[in-house]
Amino acid sequence: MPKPRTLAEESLLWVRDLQYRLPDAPTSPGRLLWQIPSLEWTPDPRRGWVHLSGDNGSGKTTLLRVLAGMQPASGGELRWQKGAAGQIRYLHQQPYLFDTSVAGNLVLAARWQPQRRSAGEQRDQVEAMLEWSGLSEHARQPARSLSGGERARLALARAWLSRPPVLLLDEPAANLDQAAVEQLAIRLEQMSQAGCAVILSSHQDNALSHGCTARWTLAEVSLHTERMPG
Ligand SMILES: Nc1ncnc2c1ncn2[C@@H]1O[C@H](COP(=O)(O)OP(=O)(O)OP(=O)(O)O)[C@@H](O)[C@H]1O
Repeated sequence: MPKPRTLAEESLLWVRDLQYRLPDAPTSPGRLLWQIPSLEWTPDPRRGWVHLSGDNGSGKTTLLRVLAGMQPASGGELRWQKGAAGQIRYLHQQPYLFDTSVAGNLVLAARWQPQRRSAGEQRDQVEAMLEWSGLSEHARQPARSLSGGERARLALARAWLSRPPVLLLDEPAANLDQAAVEQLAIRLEQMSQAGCAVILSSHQDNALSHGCTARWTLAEVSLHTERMPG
């Protein structure tokens, strides 16, 4: 008899009756920001990302933070596949950079990653991420002196260094010009081809919306999902 398929084999993300209510007076349940009766998501293998959109204030950041486990939902259930649970990385719209050099930020990420790496491997990872992000020339520069676009690249490289299975990006295109958004789309493509499941929020129509394989839209307190053809 075939073994019954377990939840973990079914989907990367599994959600039932998840909802978020805004904090309110202790006696009142608070205004419902969004509710998701049912959602099961497994990205197409090595292809594209989820584009999460919605009007300002619709709750995109809150949803990403709940998915990342950084904020509790008001109710419902949320489960990540066993191999991904505990390894979900969330990247803030204005990521915090450590007050050290560009390379120093990557060195710290290499040192604190979940997997153990030798000193030589960590050095290789830092070199590879400097090159991947196009920041090799800036390696010794203080991270705080980078431009907005360069800061965003460093933050992404720092998150990607440890190859998390899931990456949640909050408005990664904010403050980027069109060329930088197109470069970001290329990097995201590489990440998804390497097996990383990406959900990113954006309220703009740009290279990030064109490269997605699914669109999730928050509207009227609900999440509407649509799979892109192809
Ligand atoms: N702790 C809180 N207390 C009260 N209201 C909150 C709290 N956190 C979030 N909100 C409200 O929840 C709503 C959704 O916020 P959220 O940042 O998730 O939206 P968003 O879709 O990401 O918005 P934007 O596109 O403007 O970044 C906003 O109206 C916000 O003011």
